[in-house]
Amino acid sequence: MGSVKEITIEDVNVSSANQQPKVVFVLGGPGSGKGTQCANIVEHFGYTHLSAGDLLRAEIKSGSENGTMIQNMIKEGKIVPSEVTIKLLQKAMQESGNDKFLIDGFPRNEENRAAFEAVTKITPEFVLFFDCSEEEMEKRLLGRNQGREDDNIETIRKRFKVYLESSLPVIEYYNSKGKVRKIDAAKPIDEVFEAVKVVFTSKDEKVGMCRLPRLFFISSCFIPGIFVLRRRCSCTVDGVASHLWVDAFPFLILMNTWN
Ligand SMILES: Nc1ncnc2c1ncn2[C@@H]1O[C@H](COP(=O)(O)OP(=O)(O)O)[C@@H](O)[C@H]1O
Ligand SMILES: O=c1ccn([C@@H]2O[C@H](COP(=O)(O)OP(=O)(O)O)[C@@H](O)[C@H]2O)c(=O)[nH]1
Repeated sequence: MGSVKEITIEDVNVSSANQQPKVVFVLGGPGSGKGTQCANIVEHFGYTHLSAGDLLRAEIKSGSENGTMIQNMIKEGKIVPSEVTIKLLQKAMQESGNDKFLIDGFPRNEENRAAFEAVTKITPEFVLFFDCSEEEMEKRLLGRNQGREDDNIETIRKRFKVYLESSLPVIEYYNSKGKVRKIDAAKPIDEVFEAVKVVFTSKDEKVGMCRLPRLFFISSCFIPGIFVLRRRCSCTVDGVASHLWVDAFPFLILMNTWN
């Protein structure tokens, strides 16, 4: 544990000096499809995917001093102490060279959430929540076939209990802050991704041209048109411009609200 240096937000590689890394928490029950959809999001939207579970499993494999403790907790479906998981996440963020992260499967309880926000000073842009029934999740976990020690019916039941008691309150917390984007994860993979895409391209989440500059940009496209019209109609600039503005104004407003 002591081998990983305490990293603050200043250490995380960001594209611009004063810019906070953009973090999206990807939450949902075990087997709801978080990892599957994160792979799709990475491909389309340029995020770095950080699976807390994968980082913990890699830590076990690396033979670190925490390995045995982590392995025992995962086998029991318990939540690894925040300090361990947060250090692994911070290290991965620092090493990624990116400034947009999907943090998958974390925070898993209130303590995880509060500790992450306190240490990193990062609050998520939003929480992508995969909503799925236990019945469907159980079926998927039993068919996952990745050789995971915790994908057996006994541990799965324990993970569901921890999810209901400890992880759902985190989702409720962010919901009360208007940050949850809920996805029906029971549908086929492609359909789930269609819904995910809507979230990532919606005007609230998209990093794009903001409204005012966009209005000026669109408006400026009309200036050459005024001169062409003036030549054709051989009337005054003022006359043509006022006609054009009256006719085009509703269109400009529409363009400005369109994403
Ligand atoms: N929408 C879906 N429909 C059917 N199977 C799915 C769907 N999403 C994921 N799966 C499968 O279910 C299993 C668990 O998915 P995974 O992405 O690993 O879940 P999580 O990361 O939430 O534990 C995997 O075998 C995956 O291929
Ligand atoms: O922030 C985390 C993420 C995962 N885990 C442990 O890792 C296991 C597997 O988590 P993962 O997200 O890989 O899989 P899921 O349960 O969502 O399918 C969990 O049951 C926990 O024991 C943890 O303690 N903290």
